[in-house]
Amino acid sequence: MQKVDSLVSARWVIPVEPEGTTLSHHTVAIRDGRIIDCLPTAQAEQQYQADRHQQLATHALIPGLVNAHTHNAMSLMRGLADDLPLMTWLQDHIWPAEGKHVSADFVHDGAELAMAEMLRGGTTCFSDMYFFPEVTGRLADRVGMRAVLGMIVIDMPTPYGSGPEDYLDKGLALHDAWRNHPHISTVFAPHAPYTVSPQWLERIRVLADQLDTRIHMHVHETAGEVMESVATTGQRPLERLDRLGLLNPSLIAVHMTQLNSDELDRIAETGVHVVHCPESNLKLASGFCPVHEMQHRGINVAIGTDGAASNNDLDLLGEVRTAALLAKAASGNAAALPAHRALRMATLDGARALGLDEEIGSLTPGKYADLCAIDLSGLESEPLYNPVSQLVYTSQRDKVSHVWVAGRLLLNERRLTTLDEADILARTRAWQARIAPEAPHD
Ligand SMILES: CSC[C@H]1O[C@@H](n2cnc3c(O)ncnc32)[C@H](O)[C@@H]1O
Ligand SMILES: [Zn+2]
Repeated sequence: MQKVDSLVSARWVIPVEPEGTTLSHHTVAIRDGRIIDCLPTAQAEQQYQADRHQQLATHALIPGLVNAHTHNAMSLMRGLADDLPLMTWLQDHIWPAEGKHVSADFVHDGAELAMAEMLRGGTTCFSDMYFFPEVTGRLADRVGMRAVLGMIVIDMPTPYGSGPEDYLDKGLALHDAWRNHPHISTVFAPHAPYTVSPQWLERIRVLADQLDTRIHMHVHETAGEVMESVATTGQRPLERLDRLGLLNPSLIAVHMTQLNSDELDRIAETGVHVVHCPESNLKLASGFCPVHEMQHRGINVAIGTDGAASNNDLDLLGEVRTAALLAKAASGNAAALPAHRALRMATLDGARALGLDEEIGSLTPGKYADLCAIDLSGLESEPLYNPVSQLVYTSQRDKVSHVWVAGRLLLNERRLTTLDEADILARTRAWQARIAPEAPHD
């Protein structure tokens, strides 16, 4: 008998890699936070002795979900400004509210609300672009979530900094602070081609090369963004980024709803990663990311929720379903995004975009034990011909029962083990009363 820290046995194990695999009655063996084996349960019981053995008789065990683009603290602005197009939403509502309310405390309380929601929905890893990322980093460390912190840059002053130079100084300090941390890393996060001047984008490219760090940016989110760029510079934003040397495998381009076929070819050729945020794009009427055309060309496409102020939730399982359905509708092809591939986008492809695919994204021995268990019992899941079909097209996030990050149990029978739900709720309501005193509250 070999000694391990824990065993997790499930009715189904969906390792994501090899693609299309569904294992019945399998067990994941965990030691020092990493998966050391994935084998039939009867065999695991002969081979391994564990301190803890979690039996999940009616569940599917999948890799933890990777939310490849979010703005955590914006959860405090959920529902503050709905049913508006992007630029009206941003310029007339969100930026003024951020100018008034954003602070280290706001980011702490908003990020805590976001992390609680994400864990309860099966997300174990997020890539965040927001002010005061050092606050989000300390919180993720305490909570135990895997986090990629954006070193944000934007031309305008905000409550977080006076301008690009200040943001970069703060970002570099952040990078130093989290270097070599087992579950927290950093990425440059210039807001968008329309809010960060070319000289700062060039500087970011040089720094990203030197530090071997990725660049995460909103790109081609709306037709208006592209038209405005053509009107003022004579070039589409992607063309400008290409001339600045930013189109390469370090770039994580978020949204990408407006692309011609030459641009799709160029993205494929340069190895740019894309993050698809279908629900934010739908709600802000931004357009459709051509996921099928991208994947057909070999472009890596991850999935993100964007912030809860535009989505309006951080439900990655729901986002996977929307992505799968939208890809079919947008391409007129029911096979455009099958269930297994959609699940891979929210796990392994997300990890690839963030440069973490050696560590997470599939239930492969050697990777961290970032896991999510979803209960497939109950009449809403029956009959059950295909567990992956059920996960993608049928299940809701309230069926997520357990979540582990690096083998540590962060959600146990739907209860958060490192966060206090009542306290989060009380502070969220206090923020609501401050942000919109006229809105209904207790
Ligand atoms: C520099 S911190 C992030 C910045 O981005 C804003 N934001 C949130 N969602 C979107 C979006 O979909 N497109 C563009 N900008 C967005 C957020 O409010 C912060 O100001
Ligand atoms: Zn965004």
